[in-house]
Amino acid sequence: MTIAIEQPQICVNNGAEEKISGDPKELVLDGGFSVPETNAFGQTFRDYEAESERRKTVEEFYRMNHIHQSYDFVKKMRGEYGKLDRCEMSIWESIELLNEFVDESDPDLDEPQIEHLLQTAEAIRKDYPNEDWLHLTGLIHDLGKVLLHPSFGQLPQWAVVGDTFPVGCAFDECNVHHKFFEGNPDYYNPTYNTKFGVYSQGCGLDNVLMSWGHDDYMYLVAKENKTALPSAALFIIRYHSFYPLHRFGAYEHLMNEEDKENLKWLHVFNKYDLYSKSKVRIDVEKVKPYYISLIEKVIIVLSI
Ligand SMILES: O[C@H]1[C@H](O)[C@@H](O)[C@H](O)[C@@H](O)[C@H]1O
Ligand SMILES: [Fe+2]
Ligand SMILES: [Fe+2]
Repeated sequence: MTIAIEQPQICVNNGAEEKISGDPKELVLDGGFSVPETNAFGQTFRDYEAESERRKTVEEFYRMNHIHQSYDFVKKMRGEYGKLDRCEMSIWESIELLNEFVDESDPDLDEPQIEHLLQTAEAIRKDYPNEDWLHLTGLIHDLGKVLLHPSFGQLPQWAVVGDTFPVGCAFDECNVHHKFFEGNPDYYNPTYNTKFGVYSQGCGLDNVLMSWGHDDYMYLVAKENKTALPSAALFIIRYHSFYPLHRFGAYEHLMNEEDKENLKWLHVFNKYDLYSKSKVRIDVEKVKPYYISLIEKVIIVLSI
């Protein structure tokens, strides 16, 4: 059974109007979730230079990621994984698969990914109790990380996690550890290393190839399975790691009007995705029934 959800309206939060802007710092909510000043390691969030136990692992991750994520690589992976012929699995089963993985690209979290999914969804639920589509989006947004698992090809971390960026045009300076792109074959290729590369002004993100990983994969899974998720949810899933755009406004020239609308919801979502990362564990068994009921509303099984 599936239940259609209409495209949500942006400005409603518990009946109160709310200001949505390009700057996440300006987003003020009066719900229960408060943004912490420092992460679990005592650093500010997303500080890739800070001396912490995560720094070296994260830097090496981005070195590999930036060297290997080329236009040809992405085309090949999208073709292969777009077939979705690997296996069929329920959402909750795939969530449990994430129990064993720690994301090597993340300076703010070294907990298993299942924690992060529930932390995100629960934080959203506090501020947006009525937007159940957004709770579910929080729950599944990183589910594409199952690509790390042997059942899904056991891809290396550099092909699954980390921030994403367009391939086929110049790598913007605001990408984390930009210097490592010098090792990418596209860096020297005149077809791909100009501002627009193979794209054009306002062509729409749907026509842009993004570096391959859990975002685009989960988007393909959700889209091809014809889930009842609204387009804002699909946009969030697909671009939540695209920090150069949603945090810094880079690559804006590739967006069309629909992207600009959806980006507002991504700004809302990002606050919870990023700042809910903590060492405080969620009681999985306690919240499971609620999420199972949500899953049943929108999706039953996924072919992935
Ligand atoms: O390290 C993190 C992690 O991999 C997230 O899942 C991704 O969405 C972020 O963009 C990235 O910075
Ligand atoms: Fe993610
Ligand atoms: Fe996430």
